[in-house]
Amino acid sequence: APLPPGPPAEPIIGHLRMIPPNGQDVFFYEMGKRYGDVVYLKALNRTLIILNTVEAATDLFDKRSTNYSDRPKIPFFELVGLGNSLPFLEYGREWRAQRKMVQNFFSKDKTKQHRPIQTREARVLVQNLLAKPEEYDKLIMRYGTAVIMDVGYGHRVVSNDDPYLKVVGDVSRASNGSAPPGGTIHLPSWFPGTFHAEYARSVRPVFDKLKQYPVAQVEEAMVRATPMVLFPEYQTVAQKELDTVVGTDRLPEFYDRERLPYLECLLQEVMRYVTLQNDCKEKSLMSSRWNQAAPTDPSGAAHGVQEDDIYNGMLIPKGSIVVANIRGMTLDERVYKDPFKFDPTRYMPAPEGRGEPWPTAAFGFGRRICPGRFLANDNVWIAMATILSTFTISKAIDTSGKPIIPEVSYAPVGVASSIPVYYGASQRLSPISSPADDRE
Ligand code: HEM
Repeated sequence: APLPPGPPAEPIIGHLRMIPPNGQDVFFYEMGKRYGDVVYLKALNRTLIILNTVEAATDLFDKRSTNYSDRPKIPFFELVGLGNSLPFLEYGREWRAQRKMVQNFFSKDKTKQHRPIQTREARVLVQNLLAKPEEYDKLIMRYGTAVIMDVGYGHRVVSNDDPYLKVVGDVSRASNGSAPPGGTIHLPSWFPGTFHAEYARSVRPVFDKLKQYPVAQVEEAMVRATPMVLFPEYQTVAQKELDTVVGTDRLPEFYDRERLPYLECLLQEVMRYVTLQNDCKEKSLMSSRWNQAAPTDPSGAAHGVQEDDIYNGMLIPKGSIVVANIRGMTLDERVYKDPFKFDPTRYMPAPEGRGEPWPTAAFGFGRRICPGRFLANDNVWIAMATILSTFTISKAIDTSGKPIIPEVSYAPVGVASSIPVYYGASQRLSPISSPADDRE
């Protein structure tokens, strides 16, 4: 069978020089637009298959999961000592054993046990926001870390100087620049693009420390906070709904969730859409839009394929790195009308909306789908509900009286994961009622 379509390649190195070290999600998105739902790329001896639709990812990662659940080796994570942790393990016995433990602990039902912790921390968050609104990015990071530390270790974060917060912050910063697809190929350190090997060695101590305090993706809540800042007009509808359903004399609880459909749509739209100014070096490959929309983890985590496979008449060679291009899926015009528009009502049934599907691709596919998705979803929900019940968010104003538009960018960490980085994120919070008196 023929290989899937792709751009013309150079001899030997293939598409290596085309794949930008930064902003790969944008590059994959553009390739999908040009060459179709399944795209073939080659970097030296490694094959990269990009899946641009939910259908293709479901067909391969879900329906043929026995063959598509491996992970390519990523030298950066090997070098920092994380090669044997669940997200990076090859498909096999060790992965199965670890996955079973994590999946059981974070099942949909068991995750509900953690709701009191999430509710308490969401209230600590709004209390702290009231005192120091300018530190909102740090405080939201504290929120995410505090939940995971308490759920995982029973460690309670009670101050902004907590050493666990420092470890998580150090790891986020150290992860910047970690894993372009070239990073899945072993190359000598003098080879262009392998700067990350030296870098990985230098940041290894930070990751060693993390192993004492295992932490999962605590940054997402930060990303999700940003569209609220960027599109403050949508909060009014959610606040009205909260006032009607919850009232104004108490804070939201998880049992209110079913009766807050607009808030649910707002959360889903935040999952689908993060506006960022992507610092992709290959400007020519980007669309001309200054503001790019991207889901929280725009190129997901790469899967590895263990045997040759034929999909829709195309050969997917054994050993390929297969990427679910989540960015492409959440911006697919065939699924989402005006995909660059932030519009929570798109998910509402007619006549209010168009009944578009929730962006479930954001958590990945198949046997490697994110096991933390129920906890993460609850975390974001209770924080959003509590913040919107207590504050009105607006853009901060600069010295000349103009609103400051926050800029968000993803660190160039490639196909393995994407960690958001904030440059001068700005917002203003105005309390709308007296928050409950349970500050830690
Ligand atoms: C909104 C927040 C989150 C998002 C968007 C997210 C997204 C993802 C994605 C896209 C993957 C890769 C799936 C694939 O290979 O197809 C993944 C894997 C993973 N996630 Fe999450 N995640 C989130 C929160 C969490 C949380 C809170 C935890 C822990 C409690 C967690 C633990 C993991 C683990 C352990 C893996 C690797 C699973 C494996 O390789 O078998 N994630 N996540």
